[in-house]
Amino acid sequence: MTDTVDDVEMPYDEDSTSQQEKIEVLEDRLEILESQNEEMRDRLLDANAENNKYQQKLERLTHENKKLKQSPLFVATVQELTDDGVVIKQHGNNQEALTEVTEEMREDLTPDDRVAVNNSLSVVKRLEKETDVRARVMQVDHSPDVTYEDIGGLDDQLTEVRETVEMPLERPEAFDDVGIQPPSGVLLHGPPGTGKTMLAKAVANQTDASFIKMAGSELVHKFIGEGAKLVRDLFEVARENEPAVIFIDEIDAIASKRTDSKTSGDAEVQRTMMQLLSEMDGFEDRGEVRIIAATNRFDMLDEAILRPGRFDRLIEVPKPDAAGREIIFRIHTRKMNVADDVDFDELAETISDASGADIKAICTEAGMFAIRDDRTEVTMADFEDAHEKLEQTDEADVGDSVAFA
Ligand SMILES: Nc1ncnc2c1ncn2[C@@H]1O[C@H](COP(=O)(O)OP(=O)(O)OP(=O)(O)O)[C@@H](O)[C@H]1O
Repeated sequence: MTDTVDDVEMPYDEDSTSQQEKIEVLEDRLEILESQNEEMRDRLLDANAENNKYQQKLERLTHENKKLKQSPLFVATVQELTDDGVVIKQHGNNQEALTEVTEEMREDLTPDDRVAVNNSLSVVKRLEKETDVRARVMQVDHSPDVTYEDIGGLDDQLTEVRETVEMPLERPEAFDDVGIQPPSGVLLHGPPGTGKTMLAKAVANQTDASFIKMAGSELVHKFIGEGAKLVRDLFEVARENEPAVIFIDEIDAIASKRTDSKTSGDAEVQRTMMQLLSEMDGFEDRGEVRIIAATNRFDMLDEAILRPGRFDRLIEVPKPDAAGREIIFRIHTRKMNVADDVDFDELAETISDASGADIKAICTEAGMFAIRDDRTEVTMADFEDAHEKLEQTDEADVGDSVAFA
């Protein structure tokens, strides 16, 4: 049986007293270290708890910030910057309110600035000037230079547009005599770059009307009432510029089928669309203003916009067939110095599935090939190379593909 530690007799040592003292000192030190350790651990726990508290606070603020951004915002104008805060006047009810802003925000603001405020009237951000928004959203062209001769392969569409837009502007009495209302709006639908904008511009040119273009996507603002106000402005500008053709591009951005989602953004889009519908409905005495809208997403449109009395002529503008492509090639090479070997018929056959915009791009690129070669004549090979080059660029640009077969 082995002895336990207690049973073992330690040899007598003269220094045992001093060793005992050393042990005691070390034990004291150990005790101090242990208590320090404990203190550190407590502090660490406190720090962790503090950290957690800050983390939670940060999460709450981030959430609130997000909510602030999502909740409906209203438009107001800065009246005055006072020592007590910023005086704003709300649009719509014209009520003034005093609100506090951060130092940073305050430095950014001057009287007459438009700002977005939330439900509790806190300034969330400064907005672009109204005139800037209008200029960005609305383009007024008093004399568009596109003519019917510039449009290829869309004879039927052209006839329909002329009947519905040009006739009521040029011969309103013809409708009065027969006793019918002229069609109110025309909706052009089809793939991108097929000539929808051109059709609208050409008809405005033919009737000496101003061409007022507005992009639906630009109307979709997050601020309550802003899109609707821009729609009102659009019709007002049109009346001021009679005769006028209003062209609303990308109408799907404000007139898509209602979704189930109830976000404030969707509500604002709805309001913008309702304003458009009410402008169109209350447009009986429309005078010399016609409306043409365009979309690449016909399938997305809300039925409300297609109800009779609104856009009651729906005109499909497809990609051109071979004969159309040939005409478009001829249109875009009218001013080009084209070599005798260029065979547009053959080009139109080989470059299938191209839109008018694609054909225009091929013509310009073919011209660039000639310039790079120091030639003044554009050859068949230039057109073929241009087609190949654009096809390759297109394949690389997967997101925005325009496929040539
Ligand atoms: N049918 C066509 N005849 C002649 N040129 C055309 C035709 N279609 C398109 N183009 C050329 O393509 C350019 C773009 O066409 P346009 O802006 O009219 O297309 P869009 O259908 O309105 O396109 P998006 O739907 O993308 O707005 C025109 O400026 C013109 O040079």
